Amino acid sequence: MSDDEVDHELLDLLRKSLGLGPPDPSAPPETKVLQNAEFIYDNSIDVALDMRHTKVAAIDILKQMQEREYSTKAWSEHTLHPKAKDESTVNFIFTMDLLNFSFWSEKEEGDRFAVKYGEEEKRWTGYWSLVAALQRALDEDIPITTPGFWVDEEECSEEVLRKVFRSETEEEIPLFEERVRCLREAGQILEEEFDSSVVTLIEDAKNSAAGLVNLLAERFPCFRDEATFERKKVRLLKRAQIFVADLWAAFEGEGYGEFNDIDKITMFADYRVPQILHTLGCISYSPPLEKRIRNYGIIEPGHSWELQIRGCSIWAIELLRREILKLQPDAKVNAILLDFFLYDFAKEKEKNGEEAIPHHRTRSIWY
Ligand SMILES: Nc1nc2c(c(CN[C@H]3C=C[C@H](O)[C@@H]3O)cn2[C@@H]2O[C@H](COP(=O)(O)O)[C@@H](O)[C@H]2O)c(=O)[nH]1
Repeated sequence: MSDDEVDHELLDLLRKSLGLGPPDPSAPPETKVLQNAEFIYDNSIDVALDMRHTKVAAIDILKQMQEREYSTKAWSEHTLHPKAKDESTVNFIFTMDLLNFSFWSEKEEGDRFAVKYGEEEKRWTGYWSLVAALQRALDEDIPITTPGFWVDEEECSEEVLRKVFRSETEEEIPLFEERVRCLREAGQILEEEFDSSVVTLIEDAKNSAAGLVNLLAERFPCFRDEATFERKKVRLLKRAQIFVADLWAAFEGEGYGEFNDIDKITMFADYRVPQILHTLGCISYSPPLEKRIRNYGIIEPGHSWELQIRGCSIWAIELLRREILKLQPDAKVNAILLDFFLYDFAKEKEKNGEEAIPHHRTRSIWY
């Protein structure tokens, strides 16, 4: 009998001795991300949370969110985000969050990958460069948000994809080859299992946010954002979660964005929100880690420092959310809206040149 079978045998015996029945297959799905984030926080020595600053930040953020009447509506108000409440927006969001990773550059601001698009031919960088590139491709009649296109290597050739992601500068989009692989893989899995339809994928989750996150992590390797920390598997699932969150926000909780458990979605463990959490004093780094970050040093994917930053940031947003609800129990605030608010806040501070500490530099397809 294999170890796994022994474990199951023991588990069944334990359940019977405790008078518990077999595991309930109809139990609501869980992603385990928040639980894993708390485990990382409890075992972190290079990243710490500060409750005093978290309580102060909660007061300030709640005030700002109320003044701005911050809600899911803010998502569609971004000039580049799609506005139509239909399948074209579902496909746009899936394509966007399939490729929503690693825009940071080692180059000066003027030399980094940038996309010119929209009125006055504005130059977009970072996350917005991806959104601009997709909008530009659609304007040029390239069906870049259609899954069937991604698997047709004649039509969707490398040359066409280089045109889609062409830059205003010498620097190409980071991880271009990996982005092509993500498109091909996702297109193939959608074709094999979901009739090449993102809507079918969403419908298979039966309005469960956690179910849709788990479906993405189980079926699509390029969404399986997991690692090992202190010999335990931890799930961070940033792009799977932000896909669900973007759907929920874009459709304002209705239609393709209707989920009965949306509050199970956590903060998205990227490289921008940890930076603003540090600026707010909610998280702090050990001297060696802070030195690595301030020296723009690389932190390898899966390194303990990277996982501590990502896991503690998820947990910090959970504590911030709890502090806000203590201040105002009926506040319409969940981890998604807090995260979106802090991302936009971080971008405002960056635009005003107020960047306090650099963001950490890990190059990967996960965020
Ligand atoms: N945690 C979190 N991470 C986010 C976003 C967004 C954009 N979301 C839009 C939708 C609703 C919001 O209102 C935003 O307008 C991008 N990212 C991540 O940041 C990094 C890019 O940074 P930079 O190079 O500076 O653009 C990269 O890892 C990207 O995946 C977010 O919201 N939360």
